[in-house]
Amino acid sequence: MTSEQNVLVLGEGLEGATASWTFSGKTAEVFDQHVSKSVPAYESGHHLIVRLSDFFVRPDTNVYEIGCSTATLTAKLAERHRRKRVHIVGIDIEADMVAAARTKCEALTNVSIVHGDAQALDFEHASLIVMYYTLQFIPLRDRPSFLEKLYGALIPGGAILLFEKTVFEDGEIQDLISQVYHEHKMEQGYSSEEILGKSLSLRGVLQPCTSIANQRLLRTAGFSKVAVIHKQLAFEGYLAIKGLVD
Ligand SMILES: C[S@@+](CC[C@H](N)C(=O)[O-])C[C@H]1O[C@@H](n2cnc3c(N)ncnc32)[C@H](O)[C@@H]1O
Repeated sequence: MTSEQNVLVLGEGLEGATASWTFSGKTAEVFDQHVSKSVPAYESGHHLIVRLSDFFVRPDTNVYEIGCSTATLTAKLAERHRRKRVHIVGIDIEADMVAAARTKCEALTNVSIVHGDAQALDFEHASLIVMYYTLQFIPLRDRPSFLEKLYGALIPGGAILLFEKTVFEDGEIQDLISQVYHEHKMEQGYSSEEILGKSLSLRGVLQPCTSIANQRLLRTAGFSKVAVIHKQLAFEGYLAIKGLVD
C-alpha cells in the first residue's frame, strides 16, 4: 500500500491522509495539546508576543490575531490590555476553531472572534497584527499582496509580529535541524509513525520559506524595520514595524 492510500496517524488520536492536513473537525478538540507539543517554545513565543505588544498597542485601535485557532493567544492579549480601550479581534477560517475560541473568550468583553478567510476580510486602524504560525498556510503567491494589505491597515508606528516555520538554505543544516526536531517530538511522546504521518499530511499544506525570504517579504510590503526576535530550531519569529512616515 502506498502512503497516498494509507490512513495516517497524526497524534492525539487524529487521523489523516498525505497532503491533507486540516484544522477542522477533531483537530479543534485536541488542538491546544497538539500544538503545544508540536511547536517548540510554543508558550514562550506567546509570552514574548504579549510582552512586545505593550510597545505597540494603542487606545482606540484594533489588535488582530489572524489564525487564532482556539484563541489561546488572543485571550492572553485581551487580558494584558483589558484596561486600554482596545478591541482585540481573533480571526479563523475554521468554524470548529471559531466555536472553541468563542467559548474560551466568553468572559472577555474586549474580544470579538470573527469567522472568515483573512485574505477576504477588511482590516482597519490596527496598532498590532499577530500571525502565530498562520501565514505558512496561505498560498505563497498570495503572501505579498496579503502582507501589503495588512501593512495598509496599520497605523504609523504599528507593528506585525509574525511567527513561521522556516527552511534552511543549507541542506546539511536543514537535515540536522530536522533530526533534532524529530527527537523533540519523540520526547513529547509521539511515535515514529505519528511523526512521519504528520509530516506527510502537512505536505503542500504548510509551505515554509527561508528566514531571508520572510524578511524580504515584510520589507517589500513596506515595513521599514524588520528583525528576527525568536528562533528555536526552524521556528522563527519576526517583528516588523511600520515607519511613522510612509
Ligand atoms: C497553527 S494554527 C495557529 C495557532 C494559534 N495562533 C496559536 O497561537 O495557538 C493556524 C490557524 O490558522 C488558521 N488559518 C489558516 N488559514 C487561514 C486564513 N486564510 N484565514 C484565517 N485563518 C486561517 C487555521 O484554521 C488554524 O486555526
